[in-house]
Amino acid sequence: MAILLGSIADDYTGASDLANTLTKNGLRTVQTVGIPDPSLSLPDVDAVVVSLKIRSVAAADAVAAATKAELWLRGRGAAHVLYKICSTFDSTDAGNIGPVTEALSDAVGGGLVVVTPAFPETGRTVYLGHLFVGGQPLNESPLKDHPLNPMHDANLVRVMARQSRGAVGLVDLASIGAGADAVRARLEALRAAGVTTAIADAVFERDLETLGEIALETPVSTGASGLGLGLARALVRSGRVSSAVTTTADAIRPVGGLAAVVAGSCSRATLRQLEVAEQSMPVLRLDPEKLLAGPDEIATAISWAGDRISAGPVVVAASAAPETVSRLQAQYGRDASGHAIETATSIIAAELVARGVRRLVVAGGETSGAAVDRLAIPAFLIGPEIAPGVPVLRTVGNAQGDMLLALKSGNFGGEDFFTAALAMMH
Ligand SMILES: Nc1ncnc2c1ncn2[C@@H]1O[C@H](COP(=O)(O)OP(=O)(O)OP(=O)(O)O)[C@@H](O)[C@H]1O
Ligand SMILES: O=C(O)[C@@H](O)C(=O)CO
Repeated sequence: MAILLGSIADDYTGASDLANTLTKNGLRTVQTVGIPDPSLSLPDVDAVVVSLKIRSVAAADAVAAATKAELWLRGRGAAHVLYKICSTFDSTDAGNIGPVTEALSDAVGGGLVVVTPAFPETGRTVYLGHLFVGGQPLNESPLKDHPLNPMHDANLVRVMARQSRGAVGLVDLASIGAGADAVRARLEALRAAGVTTAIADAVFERDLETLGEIALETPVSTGASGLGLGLARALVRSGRVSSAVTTTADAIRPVGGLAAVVAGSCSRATLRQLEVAEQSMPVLRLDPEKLLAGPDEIATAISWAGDRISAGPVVVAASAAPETVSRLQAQYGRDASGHAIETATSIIAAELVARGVRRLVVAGGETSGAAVDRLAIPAFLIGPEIAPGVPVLRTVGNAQGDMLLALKSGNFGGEDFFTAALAMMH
């Protein structure tokens, strides 16, 4: 059956966040890891989210991977493709949100693309083009200290213009509040002025419902889960979703096995979640200097986990506070240290799975991408929500047998996220 909505996510946690939102809002959804092999049998769904790991790679590589995924989604019938980016607009002046958005649009003949990272459920709102994270403008939020893409400007029209070839304009909240026709008129005015990317304000879900309806009239949009919600609700309203919402029961059938958490996110939320986990689970804090020096720290971690894991879940974390991260980056380089640590945490995750872990929580988008790639998991079914933006995932077609995973975006989840997640994964 043809799919109604295609999406390309720039990282794996973002993909599961979006897949969760689409499922909650009435679309049967599967999350694939890259473009699936034709031999993989996928369930009959309304939406496919292709997870890529292109948030922090060279723009040309991101464009190449995303356009291939778009072609695959169009081939499965997707009339609209959402490029799922982070709700905190994680990117640099080199990309990749601008270059990928423009390439996806060019592939279908160009045209104005609506872009908004708003996701009110997690406190991300956009007003007059400025992104707020909770009560703070983006550049004053913890994202100013992000290890890979520190965000120093909250004005998304400016941020997007620096990474786009075409002109960038704004659809302001007043137009959106005035309804779909006012937004259409605003977009027409922007088109006439030669604008190719429109940053859209959105503060409430009703704003995203309006934007979802408008975006569906175009072939491509770019946004976070909030725009996903708008698109899903617009599709349901249009009567094109014939199926009843799938039950998630299938996705959470127990898998047994051992349980572990691997963390590489250095976000403030993850650091607090690790502190709280220390009160109820064994937590190993990896030494990042030693991780970069060679394989010994990995071996130490595996042996530490091996001694404890049969008694209950364990946590292995590379995560560190911003000062420590900055020191390491100054010495080894931002990308080199980030990638070396991702490789190390992914090896640890794979070794734990080789030793019987079947329930795995991974914290951090890049960290999750590296771990899921090393485990070579082809796709996920979407289970119940643990916290806004984080569902339980069940592997599809996994060589190691069925596993349950939770891929937590750095900034998501309450203080007790790790215990809450494991309590839902049996
Ligand atoms: N102690 C450390 N020092 C320096 N870098 C680290 C350290 N621990 C982890 N890292 C790196 O920091 C980066 C964290 O990015 P990741 O995407 O995993 O988390 P996040 O940005 O918090 O999550 P998200 O992208 O979901 O918001 C990774 O590249 C990881 O390898
Ligand atoms: O949109 C978000 O904030 C998340 O899904 C994400 O992409 C963080 O990596």
